[in-house]
Amino acid sequence: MILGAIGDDFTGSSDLGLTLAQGGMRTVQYVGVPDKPAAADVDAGIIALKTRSIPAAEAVRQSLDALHWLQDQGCKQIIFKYCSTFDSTPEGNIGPVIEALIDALETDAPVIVCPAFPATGRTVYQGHLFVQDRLLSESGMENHPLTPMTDPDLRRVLALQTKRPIGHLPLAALHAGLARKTLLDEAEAGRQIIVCDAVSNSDLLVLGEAARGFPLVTGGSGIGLGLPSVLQANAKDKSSWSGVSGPALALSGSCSTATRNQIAAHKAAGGAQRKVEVDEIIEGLRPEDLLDWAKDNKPLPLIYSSDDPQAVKAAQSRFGQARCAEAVEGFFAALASQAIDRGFTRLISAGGETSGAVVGAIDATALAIGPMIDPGVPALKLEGRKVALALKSGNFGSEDFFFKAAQVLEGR
Ligand SMILES: Nc1ncnc2c1ncn2[C@@H]1O[C@H](COP(=O)(O)OP(=O)(O)OP(=O)(O)O)[C@@H](O)[C@H]1O
Ligand SMILES: O=C(O)[C@@H](O)C(=O)CO
Repeated sequence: MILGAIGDDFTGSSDLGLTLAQGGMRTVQYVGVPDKPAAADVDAGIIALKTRSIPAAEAVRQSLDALHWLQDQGCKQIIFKYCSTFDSTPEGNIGPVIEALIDALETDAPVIVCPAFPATGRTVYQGHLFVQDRLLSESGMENHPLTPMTDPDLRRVLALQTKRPIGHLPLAALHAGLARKTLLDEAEAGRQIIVCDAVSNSDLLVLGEAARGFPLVTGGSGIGLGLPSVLQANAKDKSSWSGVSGPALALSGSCSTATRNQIAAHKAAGGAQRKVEVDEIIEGLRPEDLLDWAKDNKPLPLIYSSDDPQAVKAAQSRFGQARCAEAVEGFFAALASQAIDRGFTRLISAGGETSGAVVGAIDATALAIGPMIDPGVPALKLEGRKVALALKSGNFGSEDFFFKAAQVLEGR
């Protein structure tokens, strides 16, 4: 394994996996830190953790465990993958994990910080993060329930999360061919952690080249664009991924606007749907009854709890936010595990937390990365089993995502 990555959530890890696989690397996503060595033909391994919103000390502990396993596999470079909207709080976890990785790697090389993902509208300019034409702090992310992002200046955001000085690579320097020199100068001046501007894929390719030989790079999946060709001359996808036929089931606990539009489009296209309410789940709704409903070759059955912000708030004020999340995620986990037992072979899951619960319930240890469904969302396959998965971040995917995903998982 040449390249190792540590992802702070499951859907985000598959997002990076897609970028690396498209860069020609045979890429595997591991569910947590594996308890055995990687297969010999793996070029890039991504350890998917669920550390985005847990206490910083625990996120650091798990990330270091992942680092040590990746080092044991011989990785020359480590990526720390976080969200392209830099989801974090003043306590972390991006800053503390970066610091801990730097210390463990015993490196004084520059460390790139770049969440840019231009294909989904995330760009960094003058140290500020944009989502399409809005600053991060006016993009809707300022209202995120767990990690509200109220400051678009990533240098200030990071300065709250670490005591170390933060550097900056301006776009003008990158465009003037001075990316590597600026990174080295910043590190030399004591600003080792460097927020890098990037507004296009070609900027990200320049950053990948500039990071040649640096042990640690950090960012969204975009930062993975330029690394495969640097690490692996003549990188060429050697993956033998193939689709899986058989019954498909879609599950959605994501309440994002993008997902709710996709649910409406699925219905308009004739998809079979069943909405589940938080109170019926809490009152003991049985997953097996829903799977009985889903089993008869309906056009892509979709079971969803997704709702608009008012309804979510109403459920949360009735039962509490944690209880709602626990009940809904537990329900989707049970659906996923029973669906596999009943012979469903294609599972589509919308939402980061929901997908974490789904993957955790189906005894998955390693996922092979297949073709792209939409930017940031690959088809996945459970290693050694005839089960294909799509894990969609809340904000990703085109309107026809659900039917499209079912087709790609089938190999069409
Ligand atoms: N109707 C509902 N009422 C209250 N909470 C809900 C409801 N439906 C889902 N939830 C909870 O809301 C959370 C949605 O988070 P999830 O990460 O799955 O989606 P997302 O936030 O859209 O995705 P991402 O994190 O990828 O952006 C989960 O904890 C889920 O259990
Ligand atoms: O970077 C992104 O936006 C995604 O991969 C993600 O991490 C969403 O949770």
